[in-house]
Amino acid sequence: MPPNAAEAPAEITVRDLRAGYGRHSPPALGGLTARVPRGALTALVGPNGSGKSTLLGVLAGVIRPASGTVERRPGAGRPAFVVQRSAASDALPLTVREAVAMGRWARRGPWRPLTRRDRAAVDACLERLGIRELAGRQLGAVSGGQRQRALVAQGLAQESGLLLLDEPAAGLDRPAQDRIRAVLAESTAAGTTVVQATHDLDEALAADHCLLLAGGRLLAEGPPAAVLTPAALDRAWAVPRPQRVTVNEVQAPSVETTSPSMRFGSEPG
Ligand SMILES: Nc1ncnc2c1ncn2[C@@H]1O[C@H](COP(=O)(O)OP(=O)(O)OP(=O)(O)O)[C@@H](O)[C@H]1O
Repeated sequence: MPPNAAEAPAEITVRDLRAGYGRHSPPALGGLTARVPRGALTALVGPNGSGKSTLLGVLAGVIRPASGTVERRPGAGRPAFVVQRSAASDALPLTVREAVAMGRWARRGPWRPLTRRDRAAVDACLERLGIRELAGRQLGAVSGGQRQRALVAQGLAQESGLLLLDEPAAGLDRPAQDRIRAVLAESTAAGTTVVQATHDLDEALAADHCLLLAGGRLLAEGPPAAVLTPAALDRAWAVPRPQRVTVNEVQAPSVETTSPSMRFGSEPG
């Protein structure tokens, strides 16, 4: 981890990024400018619908920006992207080990035989996520939390310099959350740049860097403790969502009325 993530060189620089899901949807990201420091853990924080997953999708290259720029460090390889649990198909006829081994395809090419080094990397990732004993089980037949750990292991198995994760610890029990937190810390210590979306304030506060999103824009970025102030969180949860503007009709902005699902560590549950 760099001593000061704000001073670390940028892994990614995003400028005036606009992205969405077609002409008929409101823009998910409406002019976002931010930087992701290299070799650090960056937390993406913001209300539901603020654009965290969309930003991860753009950084992963699976969502094409409508405009703006995304600059990666020169020579950077393909990112590894760990999607949310609900997006993973439970129906795939794969064992946990095979699912993790798919992470090696990024290097080896799909369906290519694994080398000894690939198999060692898969074993190490199973071990790091504490799912080695599940290796032979069908992915669709393990619990949601175990499957989620398998997906994180698959992301790690790619050995990418940029690991993107969409709420990797959501819904996991405390030991599994702690394990993922430790694994991500090890990854950044080894020089990997990690970006994770999270709704867990403790997790966000433990990151090196934080981007606070609201309404598809950056509200604040910097050290988590400086960004995630009660005032900033109140602001984030009060930002109106972007609205689609149609001919002859200007929709009034709607204000998010649900209270933040975030909690401060010192507050009772
Ligand atoms: N597949 C989709 N098609 C159309 N609109 C979408 C799609 N996915 C997301 N959106 C919209 O894009 C905006 C940003 O959504 P996004 O999923 O990026 O937010 P988020 O911050 O990750 O939310 P959450 O915390 O709920 O995961 C929202 O207004 C959402 O409704």
